[in-house]
Amino acid sequence: MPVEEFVAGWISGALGLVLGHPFDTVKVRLQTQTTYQGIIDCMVKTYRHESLLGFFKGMSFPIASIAVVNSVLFGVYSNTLLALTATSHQERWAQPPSYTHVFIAGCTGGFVQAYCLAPFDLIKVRLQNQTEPRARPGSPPPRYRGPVHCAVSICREDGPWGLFRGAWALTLRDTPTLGIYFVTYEWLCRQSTPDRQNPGAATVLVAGGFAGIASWAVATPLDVIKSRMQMGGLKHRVYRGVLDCMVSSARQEGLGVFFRGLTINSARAFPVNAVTFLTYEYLLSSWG
Ligand SMILES: C[N+](C)(C)CCCC[C@H](N)C(=O)O
Repeated sequence: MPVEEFVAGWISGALGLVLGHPFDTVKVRLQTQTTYQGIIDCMVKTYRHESLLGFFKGMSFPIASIAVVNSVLFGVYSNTLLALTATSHQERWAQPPSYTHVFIAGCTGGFVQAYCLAPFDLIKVRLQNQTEPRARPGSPPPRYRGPVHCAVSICREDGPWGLFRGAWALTLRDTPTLGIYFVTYEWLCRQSTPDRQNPGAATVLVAGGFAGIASWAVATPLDVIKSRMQMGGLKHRVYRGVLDCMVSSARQEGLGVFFRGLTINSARAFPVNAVTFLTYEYLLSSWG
């Protein structure tokens, strides 16, 4: 099994992540809290209360973990495609796979990575939602002191399975939308590249950026549900399941609730995925 794809996925995921984390914090807060009027309001309040550091809460952990998850995604995707079409990454532009194969491989990658992502994503969301300013004498300490403390507390309170709270919503979010992600990327690259040639850097950046936007646009409704289920038991009520969370969120807040975070998700998705795909393609081509 070729391992370069896993390594390239790891490095490219880490670079994309740092770029996107401030957007991600604003998104999670908008989706799960009602104190903000919009993106700008949330940014201003976060900056005032918590300084620039507020935007980077919960990042140290994803940088290690999400990079691993990205490596699983790209590694499984590429190896599934290899199994389906018998073409390796090097030959892939010369002998392009069918979109059906790309979609199946993307969904497979999405499904497998969702389970690796679930505990890390849960911890990220819980830390991002702690809006207390940095420790000041006399102020109550935040519930979780950091990622490890957060993981240990969740295990203690809910058992080890507690770490998988929201995992089913995450799987539903990621399986089809990562299929869409790779299909969009392939399609855009092929549209702007002469037949059977490798796409140039600018094409990869733009195609990667739009692939990110397309997949996040479709994923946002389930992203809201996922984040809410992950917060269940803290500031939120505990939902009985994905359907219960959908119905009660829509009843209380209207259908617009499913699009919360869409603008910010798209603004984040372009740079993150442009850089992810560019790094990935660059690394693989330079390794031959
Ligand atoms: C499938 N869905 C849109 C949910 C996620 C796509 C993940 C791509 C990239 N790691 C990023 O964070 O943007």
